[in-house]
Amino acid sequence: MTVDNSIRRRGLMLILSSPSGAGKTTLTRDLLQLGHLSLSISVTTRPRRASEIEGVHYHFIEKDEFLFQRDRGDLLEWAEVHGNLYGTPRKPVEETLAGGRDMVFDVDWQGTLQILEKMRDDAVTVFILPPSLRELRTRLERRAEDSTEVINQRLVNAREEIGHWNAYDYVIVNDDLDHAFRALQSILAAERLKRLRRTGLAGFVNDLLAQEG
Ligand SMILES: Nc1ncnc2c1ncn2[C@@H]1O[C@H](COP(=O)(O)OP(=O)(O)OP(=O)(O)O)[C@@H](O)[C@H]1O
Ligand SMILES: Nc1nc2c(ncn2[C@@H]2O[C@H](COP(=O)(O)O)[C@@H](O)[C@H]2O)c(=O)[nH]1
Repeated sequence: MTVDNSIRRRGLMLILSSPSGAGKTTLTRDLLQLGHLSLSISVTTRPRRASEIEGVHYHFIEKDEFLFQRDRGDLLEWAEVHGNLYGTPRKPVEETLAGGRDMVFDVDWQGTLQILEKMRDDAVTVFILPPSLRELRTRLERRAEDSTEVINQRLVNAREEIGHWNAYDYVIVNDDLDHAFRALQSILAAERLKRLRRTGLAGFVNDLLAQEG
């Protein structure tokens, strides 16, 4: 580890939003493979897709349980999206950030706004755009995880989600996946170096100034 990387800092929240099918999950999976990020695993009332694993992609819960957790204050944010309820469990977020680890979130614009209200300084928000709406449809159809009805509903909802692009710190057009992934890595690298979240910097500078030249 370099000296720069060894300086203590608070973890950051990397928040990704996009219309359904623009590539958040794919980019998140690639980021997680780098090994130095945790995933915030949401709770949802949406039925599990064939490719999804309980506790890995989501915690799939009943509506009663979701409302119970929400009313007990267990969720940092929550929203209804495409007719289902989704929420971010609060405790893992607090523990991860306090431990100096970064966390990636796949949440919609409503969730992003709630997180920004509560934890602005910890959040780095990134909106992922598709290169075109035609390509968005192609990706949802090629993914073949949702019914035609669900895909059509998501394409209708895409316009509203895209309408919130300008609430985000960064915007990436995910045309070429490698290019989008490199852009995301650059954002992460720069945000990790931000002075305000590097809690060990003052001590490092004090030690530096105490040294003989
Ligand atoms: N740059 C790209 N070029 C071509 N296909 C892509 C690209 N990025 C992602 N895909 C593909 O598009 C499909 C949708 O991507 P993904 O599931 O990551 O979207 P998402 O934004 O997470 O959608 P949702 O909000 O519905 O979960 C996947 O099959 C994925 O492999
Ligand atoms: N506000 C929140 N939005 C969430 C959360 N987890 C996922 N999402 C968003 O829901 C849609 C649909 O996701 P899908 O997995 O059903 O395709 C997408 O926009 C996600 O970003 C959450 O915890 N809070």
